[in-house]
Amino acid sequence: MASSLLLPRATFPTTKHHHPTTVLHFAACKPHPHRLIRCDAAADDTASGDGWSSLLDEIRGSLQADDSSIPDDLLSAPPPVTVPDTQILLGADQSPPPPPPMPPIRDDLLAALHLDATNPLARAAGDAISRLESLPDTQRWALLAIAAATYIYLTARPGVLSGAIDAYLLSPLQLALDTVLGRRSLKMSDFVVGERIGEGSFGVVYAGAVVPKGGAAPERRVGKAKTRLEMDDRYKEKVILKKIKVGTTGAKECGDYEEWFNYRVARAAPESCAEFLGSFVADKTKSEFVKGGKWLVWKFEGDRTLANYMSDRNFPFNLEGLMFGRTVQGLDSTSRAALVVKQVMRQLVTSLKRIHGTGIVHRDIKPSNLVVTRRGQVKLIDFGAATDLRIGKNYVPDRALLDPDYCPPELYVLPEETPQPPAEPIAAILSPILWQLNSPDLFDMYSAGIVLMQMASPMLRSPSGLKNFNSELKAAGYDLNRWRENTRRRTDLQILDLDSGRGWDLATKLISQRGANKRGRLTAAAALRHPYFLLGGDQAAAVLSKLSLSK
Ligand SMILES: Nc1ncnc2c1ncn2[C@@H]1O[C@H](COP(=O)(O)OP(=O)(O)OP(=O)(O)O)[C@@H](O)[C@H]1O
Repeated sequence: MASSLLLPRATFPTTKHHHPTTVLHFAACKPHPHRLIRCDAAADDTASGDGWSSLLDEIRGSLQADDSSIPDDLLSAPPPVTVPDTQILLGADQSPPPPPPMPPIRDDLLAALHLDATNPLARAAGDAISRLESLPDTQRWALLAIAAATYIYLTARPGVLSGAIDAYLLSPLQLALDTVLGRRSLKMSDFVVGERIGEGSFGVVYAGAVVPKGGAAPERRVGKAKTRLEMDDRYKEKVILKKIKVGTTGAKECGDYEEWFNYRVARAAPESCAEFLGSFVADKTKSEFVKGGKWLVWKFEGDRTLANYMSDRNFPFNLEGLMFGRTVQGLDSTSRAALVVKQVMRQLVTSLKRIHGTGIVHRDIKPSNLVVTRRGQVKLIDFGAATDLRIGKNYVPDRALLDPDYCPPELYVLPEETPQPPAEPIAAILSPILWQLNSPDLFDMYSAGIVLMQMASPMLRSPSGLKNFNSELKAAGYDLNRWRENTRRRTDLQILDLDSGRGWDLATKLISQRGANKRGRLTAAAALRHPYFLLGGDQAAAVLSKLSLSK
């Protein structure tokens, strides 16, 4: 097999012109493993007999080659000086011709890309491009096709590449930054716990506040005398605290998952979720604290969820001011209501698109898990049931964690026969296939469809109205059009029928069976392209309100 060696010009003091290298080709064949078979020398190097002899001496010296590998007659027969880049065949070697010399690195390309040619990375890139350019067309196209296919696979949902960047770069960076800023060293004494605002299967949620720096925790008042924290101006920084139940089976595991998911979404979709401040473990038993019990802490994002707003008779007008800064002028009440509903829906679907894009399925989308901030933002909360299907986090094949009122008919994000996820890196590599085959994100899209129906129709907002709707829907085979034809109740769907029924069309494409091909519903990205959202009256109203507020 032939090989070549580039000897820098500097090793040949007798040659002094502009050719940078002299290329020597060797045959690695017995009995001379370094048999010189060819020398591509620049014309300048061979311009004189003296130069050539010195060159060969240099070569012998540099390589410590066996003299016999260079025929003697060569020394007495300097190459013709008239041929530029003279190629001299040495010996009667029958070895196959050596590979063509490396093409020069594309300095012009590096310059065009404003890359520093002395930078090793830039040179490596230039080197790779030069090698690619030197390949025959078919090989080059094959390589490009493989590279494109690999890129498409790695960036297809849920994003193997971005997941690897998140896991191996962003997550450690977040940890380091949080540690430096002291965010990972929260303590029980940093917080004061206020009224209890909810209880789930594995945690109890309290309103709370951060104890001001330097100030000792003010005495807590309990019972009837307890002041609502939000009325108490000693506490500026309001928080939400979730106490993970101690002694409840699976509670610790769920709490750990919720914490993991909150850090994860804080990196992947910060503007879509309540800001997570961290966790702490109680160091003593005192009032609500139980020694060793874990607490999760969020920034207080707003005192009402979408469920709270929807339970008000004035919905959706009670959100109009928050969403658009004031009452929208020049429209009848149905159109104004429709704008609010569309704006909430747009924010919800946008948030779902963001989390689905990173492999997370929330699995508990419902109005009480959508907190509305004072600036009219709709944020996702409660990631206790979420699953990250890029790496199989919190995914147990046959476990359904769901609220039956919002759960799609398939009950599970993946078919029950899907096996336990393998080790995380392998699961991540396989995840685009899993998403293509099963579209697990459509689980949340069904729930979003139910939220849309509830916002649009007052009849469906009460628990009994929703239950009724769900049983009629089930009887209609989860076909919303069939449900509408057959329902015994007169459901007001005016809001969805506006604009030639675009809202209704969207609802029918969110609430449906998955079908044999496991699709049958719009993804969040496709929903945002639906004509319902393309007429952006709600967006225009929101932008106008921001402009008028900033004046
Ligand atoms: N960051 C937040 N800002 C404001 N309110 C919040 C926040 N997080 C939670 N809440 C309030 O706390 C309630 C319960 O929170 P969450 O849903 O996370 O707890 P949970 O234990 O899972 O309860 P549930 O099972 O009833 O949903 C929410 O409905 C909401 O009213």
